[in-house]
Amino acid sequence: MFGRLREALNRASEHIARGIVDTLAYKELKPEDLEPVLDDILIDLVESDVALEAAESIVAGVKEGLTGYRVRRGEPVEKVVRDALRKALLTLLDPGPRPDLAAEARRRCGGRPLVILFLGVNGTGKTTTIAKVAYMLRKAGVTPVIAAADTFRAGAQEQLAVHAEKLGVPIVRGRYGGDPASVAYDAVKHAESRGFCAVLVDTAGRMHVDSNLVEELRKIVRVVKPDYKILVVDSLTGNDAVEQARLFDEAVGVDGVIVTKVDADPKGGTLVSVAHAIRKPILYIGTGQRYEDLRPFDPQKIVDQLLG
Ligand SMILES: Nc1nc2c(ncn2[C@@H]2O[C@H](COP(=O)(O)OP(=O)(O)OP(=O)(O)O)[C@@H](O)[C@H]2O)c(=O)[nH]1
Repeated sequence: MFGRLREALNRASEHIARGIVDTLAYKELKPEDLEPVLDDILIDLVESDVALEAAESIVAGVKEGLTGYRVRRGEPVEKVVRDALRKALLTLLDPGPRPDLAAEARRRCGGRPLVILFLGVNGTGKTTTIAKVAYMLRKAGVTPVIAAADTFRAGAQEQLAVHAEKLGVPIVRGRYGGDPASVAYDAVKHAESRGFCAVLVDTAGRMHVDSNLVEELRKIVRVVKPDYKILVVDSLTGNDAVEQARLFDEAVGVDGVIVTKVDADPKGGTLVSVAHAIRKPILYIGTGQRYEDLRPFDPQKIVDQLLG
């Protein structure tokens, strides 16, 4: 009996000793340990053009995640916080696998083509981006049909036709003032009957607050049931890009985003703001004016850039 008592006492004293060593070696992070570092991070993010709302929410998430977290005494809190921030940014920017549009289009050859609808306000680089995607698909051996369904802005169809001719891809056009949904429909039928595997549908991009535009987009979606609705935003427009992302997402639902003019934006904060606003993946970034200047989005690279 005394033997068992001694064993129990030994175990208890070991446990206490371990607890003392633990308390001496580790500490739990408190909000006041984190705040000075997080305040600096908030400023860094905002200075990199991350929208204040997004920056505050990311910082609050890191603070919540680290409060009560045990670190070795003497371990620099700044490193712990910056590691957690990196993880939070990567989770935000890399929400899951991104579609391989060329592979998906190829699988559709001979059946219903892959239909991709491009959304975005004028001047964001939508026309150029459609041409870049057409070029990318062509290079991968898939010829798409372009549907010039912006029947509103004078010159929009001609601008796309110039690209289509240079790229050697067919284009289906309508008459100005006509029904964009019918242009999109005709393009899908054309692709189906001639065996093209993808259709890239341009849409009007006049003032996003214009409710006619929203109705028009909804009708196109009803008629051609796109596989992907891709929003094109301009990296240099910061908060406007965020607002556009929300509006288009609410209006018709956005599946993915292409951010243009990233070559002219050394900071890249808009990518974080847009991803945070609508929680949709960024698929590609535009990095110049040539057809080749469309890159798959690399979240790691942007995070490295943001965190210096
Ligand atoms: N540097 C740079 N310029 C780009 C990029 N994408 C587009 N542009 C330029 O941005 C300008 C506007 O592009 P468009 O494709 O005409 O824009 P849009 O959205 O169709 O706008 P509208 O033509 O007004 O409807 C053009 O001068 C493009 O060459 C990019 O990734 N980087």
